[in-house]
Amino acid sequence: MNRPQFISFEGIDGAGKSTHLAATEARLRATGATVVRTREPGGTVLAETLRELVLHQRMDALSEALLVFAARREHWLDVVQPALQRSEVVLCDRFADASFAYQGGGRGVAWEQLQVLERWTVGGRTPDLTLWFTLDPAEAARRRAAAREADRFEAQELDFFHRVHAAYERRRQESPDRFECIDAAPSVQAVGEQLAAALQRRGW
Ligand SMILES: Nc1ncnc2c1ncn2[C@@H]1O[C@H](COP(=O)(O)OP(=O)(O)OP(=O)(O)O)[C@@H](O)[C@H]1O
Ligand SMILES: Cc1cn([C@H]2C[C@H](O)[C@@H](COP(=O)(O)O)O2)c(=O)[nH]c1=O
Repeated sequence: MNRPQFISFEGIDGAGKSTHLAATEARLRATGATVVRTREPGGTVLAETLRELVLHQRMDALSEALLVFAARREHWLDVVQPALQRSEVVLCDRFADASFAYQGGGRGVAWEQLQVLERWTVGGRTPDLTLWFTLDPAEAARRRAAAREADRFEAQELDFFHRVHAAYERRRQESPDRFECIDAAPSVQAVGEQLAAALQRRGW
């Protein structure tokens, strides 16, 4: 089996992606792989600057979509594509599925417009494997509230996150083989065990 080389972590805010990224990186490194851990929006100086704007400045939904895809193109050209060409493993905290989920599902930007941006900015390249952490939006909100102050997305009402979840599900249905669904509701340890099993199924 070909091990997935480009792996994304997705889910609504507070589902627990970040909690499990470091352990995943350690698991892959233990096999001898060279791993690049990165995030979106972000991963380059310019993309991190765009992240600050998108997370904290009020703006029109299409402008928001254009900025996250501009950040993605910078990140793709400077970080992700070169690492893949060097045969390294890329662990990415969110990629284009997040734009379909948040700008598409959450904000109502047309799916077809997002598909054009995806083709335009990264040639339609998707991760080889997407680990989708699923959690009830009300529980995710409780976890976030206990952990940190909300940004523009985290301050949205529950219905926004239900739409984001539904758009993730639409992306999953468009490429079912790419997704592994991780039930993020149980304890950190139990979620970690599901994640380890998913990685093992995929050859890691
Ligand atoms: N399985 C779990 N049970 C209870 N709390 C958890 C669990 N997993 C993570 N948490 C806690 O929930 C909070 C959110 O987790 P984390 O930051 O990993 O989520 P995230 O999906 O990366 O969020 P974001 O996408 O907004 O960065 C943290 O305080 C974390 O410690
Ligand atoms: C890639 C991407 C991200 N977002 C949103 C989703 C989150 O609310 C933030 C990023 O915060 P995180 O704590 O690093 O997960 O940005 C988005 O709306 N569109 C995107 O394409």
